[in-house]
Amino acid sequence: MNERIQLRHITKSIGEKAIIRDVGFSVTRGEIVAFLGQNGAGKTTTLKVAAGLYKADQGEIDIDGTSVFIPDDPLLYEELTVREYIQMMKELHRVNALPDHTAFRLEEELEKKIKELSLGNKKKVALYAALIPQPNVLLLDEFISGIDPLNMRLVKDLLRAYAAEGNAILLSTHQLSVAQEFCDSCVLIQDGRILGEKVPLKTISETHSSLEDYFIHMMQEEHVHE
Ligand SMILES: Nc1ncnc2c1ncn2[C@@H]1O[C@H](COP(=O)(O)OP(=O)(O)OP(=O)(O)O)[C@@H](O)[C@H]1O
Repeated sequence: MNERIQLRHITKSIGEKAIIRDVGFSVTRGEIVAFLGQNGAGKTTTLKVAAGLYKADQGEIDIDGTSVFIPDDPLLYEELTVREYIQMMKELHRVNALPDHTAFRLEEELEKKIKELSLGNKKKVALYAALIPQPNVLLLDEFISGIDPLNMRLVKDLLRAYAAEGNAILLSTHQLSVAQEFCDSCVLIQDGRILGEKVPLKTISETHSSLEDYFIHMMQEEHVHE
């Protein structure tokens, strides 16, 4: 099976409110998919359903392997040092070996408390910790924001290498320029519904001057049809 993530006809209400409706798309091995939509469109809710944190009212979720969800504000046990946190996650997941942390350039942060870290370093620690149980799928909510350009390059390289091993990444973001140069394809959500099909970013670059242009075009089209 080539698909790592398959969502079919997912519907989720919270209270009386229908948050996502008939959501369906897939992410294949090796693929990084940007999940795009305006504030409140339903990205986080979809990611939480895919992660099993929310139970869908209807529909099917297939994850080939295991997944880890990183929320936009990852809970990282602020009082622990990075080394202690990593050790805790190692014990929690009962793994013998840890991923190599040199590529994350975390050496100088290991003895710092998590609460002392910059946002970018917190995100790197969250990503490192997410990889400890060796998941096949990463579900990332607004992960690529608040990271400086040097760390962004590093994070992009790490995520690309992770995907190249046959894993899949679904990431929500408002950073369209970053998504454009580093994701493989995109899925748009508007008001809880998927707009169109998953589209390769290569195709978008042939028809639109930027992902931002495509995004705005699609959102305006949707308004016209409302
Ligand atoms: N626990 C909840 N109770 C009630 N409404 C909720 C709850 N969680 C989300 N919503 C509503 O569901 C809708 C979709 O929210 P969601 O967080 O999934 O959107 P999003 O696309 O991730 O937005 P953003 O880009 O702002 O993070 C919003 O209208 C939000 O107010």
